[in-house]
Amino acid sequence: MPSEPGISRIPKAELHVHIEGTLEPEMVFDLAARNQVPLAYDSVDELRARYRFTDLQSFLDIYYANMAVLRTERDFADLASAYLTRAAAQGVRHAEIFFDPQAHTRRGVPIATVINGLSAAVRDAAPETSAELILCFLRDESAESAMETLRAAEPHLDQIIGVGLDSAEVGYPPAGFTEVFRQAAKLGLRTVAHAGEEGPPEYVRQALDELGVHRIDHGIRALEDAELVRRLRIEQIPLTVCPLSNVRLGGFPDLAAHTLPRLLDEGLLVTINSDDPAYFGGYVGDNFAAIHEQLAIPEARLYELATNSIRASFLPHERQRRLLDEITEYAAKP
Ligand SMILES: Nc1ncnc2[nH]cnc12
Ligand SMILES: [Zn+2]
Repeated sequence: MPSEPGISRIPKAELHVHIEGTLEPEMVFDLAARNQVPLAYDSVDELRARYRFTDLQSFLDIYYANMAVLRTERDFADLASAYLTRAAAQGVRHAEIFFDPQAHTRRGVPIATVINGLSAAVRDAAPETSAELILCFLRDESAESAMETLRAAEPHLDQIIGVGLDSAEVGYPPAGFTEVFRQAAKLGLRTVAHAGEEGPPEYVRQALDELGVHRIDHGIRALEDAELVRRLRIEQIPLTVCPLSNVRLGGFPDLAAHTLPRLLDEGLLVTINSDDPAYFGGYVGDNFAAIHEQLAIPEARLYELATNSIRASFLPHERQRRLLDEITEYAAKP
């Protein structure tokens, strides 16, 4: 059944998207040709056929491998521009975009190349779609490497709004990164962390207590701990949930089995996001359409989810107000 365009275009913010996860197979081939990077695949179809994942690590292996084609400032700018264009077509008015500098610096690309390229695209997209950058530390690299990365980013602090924590989760608890998150907060940066995607509820608790994060990325396993759920509800801590991602990485057998309805029934501040849309079968509007069609989330709830995305964003109050009005107007249209 084709999805209603009206649903996928509800005005919203996207708060959980990895820019490297928007690298479409076609762009992998284009950039490989431009930069003369050899690929292990003969065609776009052959590459796409590899996108069958069993868990987070099976995805990360190919996600990091594909990044080898990103070399120059122009590559990063093209990548972010392509994302912002697609996102705008699906109702995104504001995006807070993750990037993984260590995945680039460890293969010899300077952090300035990454940040300057991404920022150029962000500047060009405004004001129709505003965007901010969130620098993520790879949790399967050391805390020292994270601290070095933060230091290397210091000349670019005006180009980033916050820091996050991502990559392989199980075995890499948030508490290992307390110091670097404390330092980031001192520098005036906002903080978020992936927790409870594959890892236990304890990781969500650590992200809150040790890292002091403003939002939890994913957080779906929090449901296993009633006391934690109570806290998330009382403190209204935003969860950036990524339904299609959770299914593609094996968290649920299909979308109909997703626990999103339970998260909503518990009164949690849930937002809907795409995570790595080039790999998981859809951008954020597609996630909205999919939860409506396959998980029977009613239209009124979709507007609440869009509203949550604005409230959970790091946007100034005045722009939040205007976007909330826009959602109300959109919902009122016949
Ligand atoms: N879903 C995900 N979880 C953790 N790290 C990631 N990096 C890119 N996508 C990710
Ligand atoms: Zn993610």
